[in-house]
Amino acid sequence: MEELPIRPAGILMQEEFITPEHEAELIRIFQNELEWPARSGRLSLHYGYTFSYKTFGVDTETPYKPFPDWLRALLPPAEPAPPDQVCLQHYPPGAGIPPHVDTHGAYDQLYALSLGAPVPMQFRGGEGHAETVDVELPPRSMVRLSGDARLHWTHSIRARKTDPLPGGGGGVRPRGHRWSITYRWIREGGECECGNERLCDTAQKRKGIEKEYRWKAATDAATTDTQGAVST
Ligand SMILES: O=C(O)CCC(=O)C(=O)O
Ligand SMILES: [Fe+2]
Repeated sequence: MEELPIRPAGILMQEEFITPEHEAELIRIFQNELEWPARSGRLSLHYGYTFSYKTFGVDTETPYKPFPDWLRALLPPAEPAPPDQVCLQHYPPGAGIPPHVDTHGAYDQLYALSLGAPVPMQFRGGEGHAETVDVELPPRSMVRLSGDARLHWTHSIRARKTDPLPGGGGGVRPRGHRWSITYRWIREGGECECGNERLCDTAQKRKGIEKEYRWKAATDAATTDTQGAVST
């Protein structure tokens, strides 16, 4: 995979990860053979361990779901172990995903395969968290987010029906149906050492514990003082 020569650092891409024929067959399976939730907007199906939107980690109450055959052929080949969690998402035209980082503590490296219509993914970070960079995700491309792009910049897809054409020459492109497959590996130990208190759940947790500890230490001291005062 080639790292894109842009900010944020750490976006690696392999275009044409599969053939257009393979892509068409996958989309046929997605449209005809899978049972999607009956609602509008972005839809998700989970394989392996299920992602919990409550804890933003692994859902321990849902049993492991084996990878179907079509998915087995699409695993990132450079990784020594298969992913622990795979999420297939369908974005109908107009659907997006709000700015976020995938939970640092729960998950290690992150890959995403794009199928169907192209879409710009927006990264935000850098100086004052105000830098935005649109990265075109072409169909059939596999992307790996590592380093800054994985940990210190958020990513999102805007919920809208048209996008400016890449290249900035003016003109717009209507959104089409897009599917993505996101691959995640559980981080050993469940804690991230990046220290980013704005974006890292581990750093936030540690800061919270520290705050709680300071509060507890302060109230303990106050209690001791009171008791001391009462006993004398
Ligand atoms: O659709 C994509 O390519 C990425 C989705 C994503 O960011 C996520 O599921 O965390
Ligand atoms: Fe994400």
